[in-house]
Amino acid sequence: MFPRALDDTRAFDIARTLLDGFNLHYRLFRETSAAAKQRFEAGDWHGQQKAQALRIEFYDKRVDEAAERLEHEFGASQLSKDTWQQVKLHYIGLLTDHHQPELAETFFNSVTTKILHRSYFRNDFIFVRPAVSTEYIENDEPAAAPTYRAYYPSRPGSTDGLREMLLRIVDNYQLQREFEDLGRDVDYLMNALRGRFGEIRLRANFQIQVLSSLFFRNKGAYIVGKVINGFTETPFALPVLHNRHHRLVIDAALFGEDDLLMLFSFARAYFMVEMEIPSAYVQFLRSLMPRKPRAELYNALGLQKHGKNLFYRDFLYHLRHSSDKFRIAPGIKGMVMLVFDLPSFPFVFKVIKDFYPPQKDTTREQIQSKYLLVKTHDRVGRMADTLEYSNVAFPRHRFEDELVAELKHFCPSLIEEDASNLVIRHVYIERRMIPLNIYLQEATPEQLEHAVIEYGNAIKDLVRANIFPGDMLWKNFGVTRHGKVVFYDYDEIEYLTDCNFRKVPQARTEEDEMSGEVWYTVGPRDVFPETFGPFLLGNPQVREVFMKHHADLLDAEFWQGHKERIGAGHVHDVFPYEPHKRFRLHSYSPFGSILESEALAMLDAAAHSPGGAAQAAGFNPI
Ligand SMILES: Nc1ncnc2c1ncn2[C@@H]1O[C@H](COP(=O)(O)OP(=O)(O)OP(=O)(O)O)[C@@H](O)[C@H]1O
Repeated sequence: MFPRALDDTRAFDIARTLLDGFNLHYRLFRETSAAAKQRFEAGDWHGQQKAQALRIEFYDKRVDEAAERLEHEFGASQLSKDTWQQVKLHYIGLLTDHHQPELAETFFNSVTTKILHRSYFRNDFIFVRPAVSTEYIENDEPAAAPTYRAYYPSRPGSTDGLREMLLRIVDNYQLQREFEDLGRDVDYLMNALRGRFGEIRLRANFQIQVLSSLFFRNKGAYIVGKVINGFTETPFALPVLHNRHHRLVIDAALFGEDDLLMLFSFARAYFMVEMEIPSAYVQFLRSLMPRKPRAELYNALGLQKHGKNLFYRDFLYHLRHSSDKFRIAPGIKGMVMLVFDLPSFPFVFKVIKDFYPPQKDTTREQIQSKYLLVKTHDRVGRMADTLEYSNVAFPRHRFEDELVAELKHFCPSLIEEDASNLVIRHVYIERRMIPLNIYLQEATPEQLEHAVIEYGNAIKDLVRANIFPGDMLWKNFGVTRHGKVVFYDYDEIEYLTDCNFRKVPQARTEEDEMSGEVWYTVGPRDVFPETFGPFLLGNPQVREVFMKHHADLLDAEFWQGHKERIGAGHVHDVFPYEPHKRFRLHSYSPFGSILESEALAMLDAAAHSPGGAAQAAGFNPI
């Protein structure tokens, strides 16, 4: 029932306290996102990665603080339904001119669901749907930065001044570090634009729009925007990196939705972006990637709790508009995770089992800590992000009986059934992919070759990011819509720097050699890469491709070498785009997918050879 009068004097103070809690959260979130610019300028890569990981924890801390304060000052858990309804109405009132109302609503939900019993979740006390619109929010203060800026050429419809315009776009970000040669990079960019658009006629509305804040992640800063000409809008992103001498360079021009989807992938770390009005950023980004759900854009901007909230709303909406049943996920069943999906919905649900076979020497806490590690670590495009939920109520009639029987058998401590629902106390949700073992069975020879190469590249990217996947069997990797191979089984991952990579020692006796048993001593962190082969390479076609491209993965020295590099403080380069897109490396470049520093070293070497670097490495001939 809607209260007729707001007559509880505590309700306003409670609403104000809740909003103060959110405002503090967003101020801290913004400060650390804004400081990403200084960290980038200073080349403080360890600082950037640490800040990215720490920022993820901010939200829960502020929620805990707000819940404690409400309990302490207002005895919140004992308040009547009527008071909570009034709190919500006051809160809505307070949000009318707020710049992040959707996030503040999510914060309200997080705090109240912490205080109240689950039976309250579905009623009028929380924001099941948004109450305050995020359309057309503007900051009218004179000094406020707009969400995006539009740049026009000096004469409408003419390319005159395009170069100057591009220089101005980059310059306006006021990066406090010199470019190696911005004029040259803008020439690369002009060339890329010509390659993309050819000799097209510029229409009267030709313009370039760019989001006012840069997007920071790891060692990169990205300019994100779109080119508008007539009825066509082309999204683009420009990665800005440090060269070896810590001068800035524009590394590539990424055009089109697919390139941007790679950049904003669920398998990468969240960006740091200074935003006053995040909903306006999301709206702009949606115009670049219309197929990407709003939830994932909020995630990519580091606002993952709101992303999680939106995802759940999308999920409930999908349930209401579908009729298929949850089933056990296709593929080989997990030993520690029970995995299920809904065929019409592109995600999987993973529940930790209550017991595991003896070879899995682990605990629920350890498994959860591995999933958390992945959430906060740089996922380098090779580990799927997971959303973690507690107490999710699923409609029982939508479950296949076989799945319910498995859930009750393997996860009894996490399952609760009421009249119509199956409540799962803890579940991870992640993007569904095609398990690589299934993909390989059905692949053409070309697809098989591509997938095996990608598999090796995925492991090598993980290695550079200090991750040892533990269990490297094909079934633990999936293939995405874009043909990328991504790892999703986290219960055995370790930091590479915590492992000890060894060669199998020489056999001392013939009996040792002939025995099928491990006769040498093995420490808990010892890994013997040469023993991976028999598990992975039973199929002759797979073996051939693997040995041609990735034989080094079977060599302890490869792993140990990377471990030492990381131990010495090296932060790897990760490019969320194909190497041939890089201005300095053409598609026919001999370098392939290698580290920037290695590539630059090779360029240096080539510069001293006849013909020079530009020719040898295929510099863009502008
Ligand atoms: N994101 C996903 N997309 C599609 N299928 C998946 C996904 N995650 C898991 N699966 C399916 O569920 C199975 C078990 O998942 P997972 O490997 O995470 O469980 P596990 O218990 O950790 O496995 P293991 O026994 O290897 O430790 C996979 O082999 C795969 O078939």
